Amino acid sequence: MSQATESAPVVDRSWTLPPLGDNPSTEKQGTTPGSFAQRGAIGKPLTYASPDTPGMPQPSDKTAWDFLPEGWTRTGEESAEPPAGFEPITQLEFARVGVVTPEMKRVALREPHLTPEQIRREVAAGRMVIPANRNHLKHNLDPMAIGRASLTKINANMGASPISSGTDEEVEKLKWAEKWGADTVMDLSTGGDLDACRAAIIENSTVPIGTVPIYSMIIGRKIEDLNEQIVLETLEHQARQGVDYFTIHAGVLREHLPLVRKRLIGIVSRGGSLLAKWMITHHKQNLMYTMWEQICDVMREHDVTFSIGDGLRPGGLADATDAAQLGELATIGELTERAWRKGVQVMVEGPGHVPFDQIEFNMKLQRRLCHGAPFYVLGPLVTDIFPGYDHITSCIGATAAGYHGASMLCYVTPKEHLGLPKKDDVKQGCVAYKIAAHAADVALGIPGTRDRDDELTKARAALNWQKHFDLSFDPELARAYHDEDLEVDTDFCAMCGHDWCSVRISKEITEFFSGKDEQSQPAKKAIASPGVTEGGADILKARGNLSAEEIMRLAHKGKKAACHSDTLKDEEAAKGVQKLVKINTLKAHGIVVNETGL
Ligand SMILES: C[C@H]1O[C@@H](n2cnc3c(N)ncnc32)[C@H](O)[C@@H]1O
Ligand SMILES: Cc1ncc(COP(=O)(O)O)c(N)n1
Ligand code: MET
Ligand code: SF4
Ligand SMILES: [Zn+2]
Repeated sequence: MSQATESAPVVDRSWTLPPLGDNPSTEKQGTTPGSFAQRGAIGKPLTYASPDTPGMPQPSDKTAWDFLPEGWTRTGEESAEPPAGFEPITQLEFARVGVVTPEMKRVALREPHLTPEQIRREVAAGRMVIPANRNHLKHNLDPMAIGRASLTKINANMGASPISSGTDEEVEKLKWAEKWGADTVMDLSTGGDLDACRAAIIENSTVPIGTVPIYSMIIGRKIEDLNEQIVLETLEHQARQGVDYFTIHAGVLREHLPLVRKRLIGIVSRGGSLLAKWMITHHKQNLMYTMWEQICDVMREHDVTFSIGDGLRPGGLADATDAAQLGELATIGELTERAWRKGVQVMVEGPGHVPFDQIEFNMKLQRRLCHGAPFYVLGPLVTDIFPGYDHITSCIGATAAGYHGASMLCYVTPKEHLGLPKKDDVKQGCVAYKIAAHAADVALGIPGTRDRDDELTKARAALNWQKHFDLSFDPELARAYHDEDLEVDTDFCAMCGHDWCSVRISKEITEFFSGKDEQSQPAKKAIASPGVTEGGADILKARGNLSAEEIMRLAHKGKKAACHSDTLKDEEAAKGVQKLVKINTLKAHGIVVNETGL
């Protein structure tokens, strides 16, 4: 044994931290030095970017400034002169002529790490979009921005299908998605009264609304009968209604279709599959591609933003990053340039189903080919074998996507691949994606993004349950789960109990800061839980292991508590309370439900 130890090679156990980015906490709380991402350099292609794994494509050396419309004169790195008499309409055009719009100012208020001028410059460079149809602004749209210099955004998909749902239900889902933090909403209806549903959603939303106009183009007709006139009329109509962004699958070309043949699951995009069928029937190029400039003209008129659709996105791990997907992405790069030349704002849609290790390459290739135009990705799912849990399989991919460069994450709900999401699926999708977006923002070192985490950590360390829940994303759920086992806010929870509560012990150790923040202290005496709300009781009931009486018991309000180890004289007394609490929390509140006390 000792021989082996002596002959073992000397191991260098020292280390050097990699170059550090910004600290995402305003107060620089805690002991970690900062983010490992690149230092934020707003105004440059590498703003809030992950360090590259070897072999990653470098950012493009071009921006929207390199793709000005005909008649414009470039006068500097970030300046240009429009032709005489030019009237800006789109946010991109205002940005190009140096005007900070009211919408840019509003975005700066919502995102304090950015100034209105920085937002203007990002929009002018094409790295940021403000999807704000002028007709939606007349309703209740609250302008927001999508771009890597801003916070990561999430989108919630909804819409009636021919099988299920209607306008009222969809408006309810819209409100629910807004409540749970959706930054934009897509109406993907393919059933019911599409026009009325879209109008109701636009009228009732404060977030930008996106649609895939080809869906309504084929209502009442076969895809084969789609023609240029129908395309233009539909786009014009939806633009007048106030849709803020259109998904148009113009990147799927005839020449890409043979590349799909060997795929395990062909084309999973609805728009993509419909257009593939149109091209094959007519032996023609994709009409969305050939009509691109005309489409741009309609969109510019109302400032509708492009979300260039990924009609060839992979529908399974085995089809990810294949020739069809990458061929389409190259075409999308060309379409981005052409839209910028028309003064139209652009974001780009991305996959789909992608193994975890391929996500960074996918994000960085898009950044290069589309010159930094915001990337809007669906998940991606990092495994295919968990139907029913695809909000989780995709949330993992979405976190990686956000960290490696995506600007907006399109949620996937537990109903993906199985059916139409209902209200609770919308909530589950939103929550999963708020987690992904926030985790990415913290990892990228965006200033201020960790503040709430740090405040919650202090409340948690102080064992201040009410503050802990108030700071949490879903306070009702957190309170219900806590109260399921212990209806008193005391200095431990039912996970470890009094004697094993490491947080309580750390707070006790005088030389530790842990749990000592003044602002985070709970009341000196333990207080009775205010009780779970009706919603909280429903949450517990849905867990399926509680009787009606237990739900009633958990939903009690405002009873007095008598247990808190601070108020106890010695260890024996604390143990007594703990036993009491473990066996029957009701007694701690002085409540008797029945003779057995249960
Ligand atoms: C492109 C994405 O759009 C989603 N999707 C398509 N239609 C609807 C709808 N009516 N409601 C919610 N999501 C929808 C699919 O689940 C896919 O993930
Ligand atoms: C992020 C996202 N959301 C919606 C769609 C449109 O759906 P489809 O491509 O199936 O028509 C898409 N391509 N990408
Ligand atoms: N889940 C699919 C996708 O990944 C969409 C519909 S199911 C084949 O895009
Ligand atoms: S979600 Fe269902 S209906 Fe839609 S493409 Fe997949 S299998 Fe077909
Ligand atoms: Zn899928």
